[in-house]
Amino acid sequence: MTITEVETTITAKKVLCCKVPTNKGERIRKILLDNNELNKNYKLKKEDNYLFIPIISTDETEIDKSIMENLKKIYNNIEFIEINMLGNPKTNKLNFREYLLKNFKKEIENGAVVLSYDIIGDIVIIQISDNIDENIAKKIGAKALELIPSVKSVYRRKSEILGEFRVRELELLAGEYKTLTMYKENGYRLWVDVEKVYFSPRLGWERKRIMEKVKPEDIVVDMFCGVGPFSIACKNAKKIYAIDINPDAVELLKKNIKLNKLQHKIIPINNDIRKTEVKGNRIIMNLPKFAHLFVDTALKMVEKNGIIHYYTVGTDYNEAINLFKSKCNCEIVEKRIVKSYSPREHIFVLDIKIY
Ligand SMILES: C[S@@+](CC[C@H](N)C(=O)[O-])C[C@H]1O[C@@H](n2cnc3c(N)ncnc32)[C@H](O)[C@@H]1O
Repeated sequence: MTITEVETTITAKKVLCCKVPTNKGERIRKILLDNNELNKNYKLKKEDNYLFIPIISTDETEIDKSIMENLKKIYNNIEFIEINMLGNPKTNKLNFREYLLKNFKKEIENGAVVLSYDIIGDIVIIQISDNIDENIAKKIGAKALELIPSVKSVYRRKSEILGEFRVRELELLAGEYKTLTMYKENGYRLWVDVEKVYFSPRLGWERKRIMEKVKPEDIVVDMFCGVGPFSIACKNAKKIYAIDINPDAVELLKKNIKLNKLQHKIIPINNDIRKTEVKGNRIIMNLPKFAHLFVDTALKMVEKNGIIHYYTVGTDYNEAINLFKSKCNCEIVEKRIVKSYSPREHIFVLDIKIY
């Protein structure tokens, strides 16, 4: 495999855009931005009452199913159209995704190189399989460092998410070896250590959804809180119990509570949730792979008429629905795909009212 040198300046070019009504534009743009789908090399175009928002995918089918579902929730008749666009002079250069598409088409097709990546503060985590030659992997890392704005370190995923703490092994490909970074989403900030704790920027939209549901009288139990993104998103509640078994996560959670000035509301607890006695009317169960093992614990914690936000992995909603129906009197009040998990599986959330 060889890396061909690619042109770094682009002039007028056909670019795939989402065509949406102007009044939906900002919400659609935010979803695209959060999911690394917004093509920042081009300016948004306005025509009549429509906005054309440039995206990075070159074909509608490349867009992740969960992103598409979220876009369609904002505007169901979304259209994808290629139009001629002039590059934005400030950022008129090839983006990392375009670089991958030009140089690694075959590897992308066979899954050895993945187009999507995570940006957490000034850290980027990309997905390249072990089968890719080490020197090529390092070159890709160096390109990510060059082409993704404000990045200091580029890692690649070295393992699945592992163990009780749900942490993945990483390998530094380019930039400096540092794992602590600050991440911003939905108006709050979080310290994250990508080597010691679980964190996914792809849940930002989901946290916004929960944020909008929280009521001032709510008592929240965030059963698997990590560094606290869901707990902090629930900042309008009366009280939030934030529990995690990973001591490093709880140390960062404490810093994040202070950073967001929420000491009067969030109670950090470093413990196994099964040994923790708290109660609330809104329970967050963000441990998708193993949440089914903690349903009895959640049912002990939830108050009558309370809501459980249940995250799970699978191919459809049925397993989760049957599990809850077999254990309690309940109603599914909302359900949606949160993100893809594997080629066939998704992470789902079900909002379940417990009577
Ligand atoms: C998928 S992560 C979610 C973290 C956080 N909610 C977020 O969105 O970033 C699951 C978390 O559950 C914690 N955990 C696993 N088993 C636990 C248990 N028995 N009691 C409390 N926390 C647990 C892990 O340490 C991990 O931080």
